[in-house]
Amino acid sequence: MADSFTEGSSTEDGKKRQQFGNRLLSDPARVFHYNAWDNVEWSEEQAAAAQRKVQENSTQRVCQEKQVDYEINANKYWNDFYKIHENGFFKDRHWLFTEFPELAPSQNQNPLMDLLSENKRSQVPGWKSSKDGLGFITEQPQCSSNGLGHEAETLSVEENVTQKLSHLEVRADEFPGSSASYRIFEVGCGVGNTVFPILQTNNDPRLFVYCCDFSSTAIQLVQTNPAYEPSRCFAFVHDLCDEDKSYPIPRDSLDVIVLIFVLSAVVPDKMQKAIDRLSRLLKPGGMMLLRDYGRHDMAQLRFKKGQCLSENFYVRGDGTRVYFFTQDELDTLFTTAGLEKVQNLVDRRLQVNRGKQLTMYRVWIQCKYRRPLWTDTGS
Ligand SMILES: C[S@@+](CC[C@H](N)C(=O)[O-])C[C@H]1O[C@@H](n2cnc3c(N)ncnc32)[C@H](O)[C@@H]1O
Repeated sequence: MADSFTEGSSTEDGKKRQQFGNRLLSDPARVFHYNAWDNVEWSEEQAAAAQRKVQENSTQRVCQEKQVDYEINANKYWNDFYKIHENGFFKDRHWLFTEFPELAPSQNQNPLMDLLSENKRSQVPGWKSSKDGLGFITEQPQCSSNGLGHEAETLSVEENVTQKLSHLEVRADEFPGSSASYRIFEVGCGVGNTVFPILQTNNDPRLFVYCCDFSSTAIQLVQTNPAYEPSRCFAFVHDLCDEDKSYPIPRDSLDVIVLIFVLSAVVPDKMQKAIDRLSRLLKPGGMMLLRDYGRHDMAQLRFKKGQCLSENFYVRGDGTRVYFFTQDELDTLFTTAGLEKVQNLVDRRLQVNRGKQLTMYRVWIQCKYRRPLWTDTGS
């Protein structure tokens, strides 16, 4: 896995980095002048060669018994990984704030709040003012059979009581970070290479950051990190595929969910439900951010025969697994979960090891999908 996470390094000259996509290789003779080139065009031969490589390394599948072991013990393989590498493997990601300004300070505004300040409250189904200033109650917007715009005051007593009870149940009111007004949740946070830069960069007192991982070793490393502040952050062990265990965060309460190289570690047939569950935690207008492996990334082409679990899904030598996505697959996962596309781009990068005069073709996908401000429920 040693090559997988070099994309997070800061600029070699320490200058503020630009967004991805700005350094273009127009003269191949200059390839070794920089460490990386953006938006690299693949020739037809290169794409065909990649396709052949994948066909080759996928012909022989891992036996069923081992597949079951990798699934059942997935968190243990990651625990072993973190016991060996501790904090030393993944690099901090200075690109985070240029690619995902939603994580930076001054973002602490829900688009819903803007909308509401524009006197459009009546257009937002389910809107009620709430004491913590979130603006949106944590239960699902309620629509009457008459369609949108049915005011809460006109509900029957019984409906009102039911609403209030479910409200209490879902909110469980004193959840960690309940008094914050901007909430970010990183899923599969590892040892905190995203969480700590957020906490250090974004000093907004109204910010609260949640993070989880199913590796207890990783979470322990987060919690014992000197930069971990329980008043601003809550790290917990959680398997995003576990359907029986709920998140310690109410529905409709998060501004941002971050998935960085984690969805690819999940067995493909469990991805949709995991994204469905997460999307329900977003506030209307809240955003899901993802950066992950793209189809035919160098890491995929390097797998040897016998490491393939299923199409485009592989197991590394250390028992951790990885999937390589297309843009369409991710679009389907997010839109099926009721989110709308804001960004879905492929980042084809040529990384260069100038010392060894090596070139490496990386393919990453970056997505931003938003929970709609309101859902057209039909009538
Ligand atoms: C490639 S690492 C990325 C770590 C972190 N996001 C980062 O960017 O440094 C993948 C992480 O996902 C976690 N992970 C994999 N499957 C998971 C699951 N089902 N539930 C929660 N975490 C999971 C692993 O333990 C590991 O920490």
